[in-house]
Amino acid sequence: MSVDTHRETLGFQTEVRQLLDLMIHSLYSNKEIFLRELISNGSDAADKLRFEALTDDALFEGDSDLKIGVRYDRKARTVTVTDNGIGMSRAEVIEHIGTIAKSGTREFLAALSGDRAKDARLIGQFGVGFYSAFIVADRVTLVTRRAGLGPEHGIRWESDGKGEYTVETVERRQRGTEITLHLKEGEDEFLDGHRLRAVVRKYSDHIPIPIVMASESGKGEDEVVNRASALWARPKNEIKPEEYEEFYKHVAHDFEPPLAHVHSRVEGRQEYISLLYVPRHAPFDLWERDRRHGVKLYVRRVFIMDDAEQLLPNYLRFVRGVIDSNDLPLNVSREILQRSRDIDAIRAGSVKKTLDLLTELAERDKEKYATFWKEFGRVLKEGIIEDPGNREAIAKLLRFASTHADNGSEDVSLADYAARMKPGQEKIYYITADSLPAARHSPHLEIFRQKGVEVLLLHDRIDEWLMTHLTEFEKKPLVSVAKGDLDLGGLEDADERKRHEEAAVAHKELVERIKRALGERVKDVRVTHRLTNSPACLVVDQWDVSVNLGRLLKAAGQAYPQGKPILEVNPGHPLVQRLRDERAEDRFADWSTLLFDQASLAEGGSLEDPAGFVRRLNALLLAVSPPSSG
Ligand SMILES: Nc1ncnc2c1ncn2[C@@H]1O[C@H](COP(=O)(O)OP(=O)(O)OP(=O)(O)O)[C@@H](O)[C@H]1O
Repeated sequence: MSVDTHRETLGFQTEVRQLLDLMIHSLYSNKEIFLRELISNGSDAADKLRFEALTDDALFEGDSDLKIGVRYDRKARTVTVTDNGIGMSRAEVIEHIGTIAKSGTREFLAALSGDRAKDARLIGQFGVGFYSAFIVADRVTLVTRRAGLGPEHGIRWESDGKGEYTVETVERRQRGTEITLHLKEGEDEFLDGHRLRAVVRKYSDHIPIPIVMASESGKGEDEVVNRASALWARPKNEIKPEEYEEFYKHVAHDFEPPLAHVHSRVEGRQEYISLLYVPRHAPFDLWERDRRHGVKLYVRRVFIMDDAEQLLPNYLRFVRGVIDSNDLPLNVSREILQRSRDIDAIRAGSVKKTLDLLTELAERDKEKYATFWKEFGRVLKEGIIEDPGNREAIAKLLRFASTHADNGSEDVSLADYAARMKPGQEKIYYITADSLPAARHSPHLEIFRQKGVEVLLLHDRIDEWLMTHLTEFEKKPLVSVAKGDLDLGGLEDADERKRHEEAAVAHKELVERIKRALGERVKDVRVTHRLTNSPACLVVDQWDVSVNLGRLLKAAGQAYPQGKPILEVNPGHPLVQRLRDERAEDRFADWSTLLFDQASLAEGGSLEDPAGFVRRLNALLLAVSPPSSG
């Protein structure tokens, strides 16, 4: 096999170029973090080597003492970070260092506003990693060799961060990666051992392998600058909040501190340590299937894998951190994890820890919980469907908008609702619609508003599915105000019920006529109890697919059992009264159709025959308004 030693000049992917530019400007005020990012990568590289060496000891090449080095050269004006981790092949360098293989990159760039502080936050969220070197350097040289490849497979990569980079194959005895930053004019503060040490201790103390620097004594000896032990294995009371925070930034590749964390050591039949964090912001790829950076699995301090899906269910995919098992074998694979009882126990325990953490956050810090809900509420809702065993705990964590404050903010819990229920109210009422305004202004709410009964306003796509799985809360049934026969139970007195019955009898003929006129379009027509202001509304039978869900399924191109709606009419409304008096059958049919169509529109639905609707509406307008003589 011939070795490709040629030197080639390649262009950065457009996105990289844009990102580099923005990053350098917006992160400049926090420039020292370049060191944290490079050390973090070195530590990941060491983890990867240790893991691969589990099955191939030769990869260590006789040197299993994994460490990171930081040094500087005042004359050459360089800072160099080295590691003896996994290293990279030529293809890997080109793939990882020249491109951003992240989904959502374009969306991310589009989200940038030009406002420096805001963009810095976004860029931090996105993760800049290696590229942060260009904040302080105008030239970066990376020399690396992949563990297991011969010394002739060394790679030298160099760039000024402007648009192009070169790669060439070089001889390199030492496995791992060495990154040299040629500092920009004015960045000489980093050519100082004290300054570098302070930065390392501030951000990288938790890195579990030694970070080595030459001692300042001038005698040429090395010293370890960080604590070099796995943070999660230390006793909780000895870990400072800043340490938890920096460790989070490392495992989650996040620039922002987390919202909350839970650290626990489980002993007994299963022994493991978990340190789980809830981020402050949703990552850009939260909705992507192949996202990365979840919870890392360690076995007795040895890194095993990133993002092991088996450790937490999908609806907790926003959680970051580590789980370190004492019981799993070191050679555990994804396949083994799938059928491991040990993992089942760890997973169940970790879910409980996470839900407890969120419950505590919701009780202790409403503002933080609101942040959490805004970022991850939609994901958590999936848990109601995905995890029946924890449904009750998850239900308590849900937040909804409601007619109580009626300001659209999603901050009402089911417990809040239950505490506000009226005397005689047995059910929790909700409405689903495809937008908040549609929910809020739905005619179905009229009677509830009149009686001062709170209704939850659900307008997320997932809410329809959610509610098919969430049928009760603390023994109180959850019912849609747009489904079934409205049974207000104890909210209605005998008088009202009697009036309903009388109305049904009194308007029997009208109802029958409308039913005949609408024919196949409706399942039934009846006199409403829900409307006070609107002439008509559509409802579906208790067990039929709701009008809103039907619309979603149709939009998704799915076939579903099409339950026909029931038209409810309000005989107190002048339009309906006018209709009752109409003797001409064809006009009666037209106006019945109009009533049906507008009820559908009020629901946020679309019409089958919009032109017909307009024609009928115009005819009606002409018929009811006498020609003006002005
Ligand atoms: N010291 C290193 N040794 C081996 N591989 C490295 C090293 N530094 C970077 N890499 C490779 O380059 C990739 C990109 O690194 P970079 O720091 O840009 O992003 P990241 O660490 O993957 O994620 P993020 O951008 O979220 O921090 C890494 O995922 C890794 O594969």
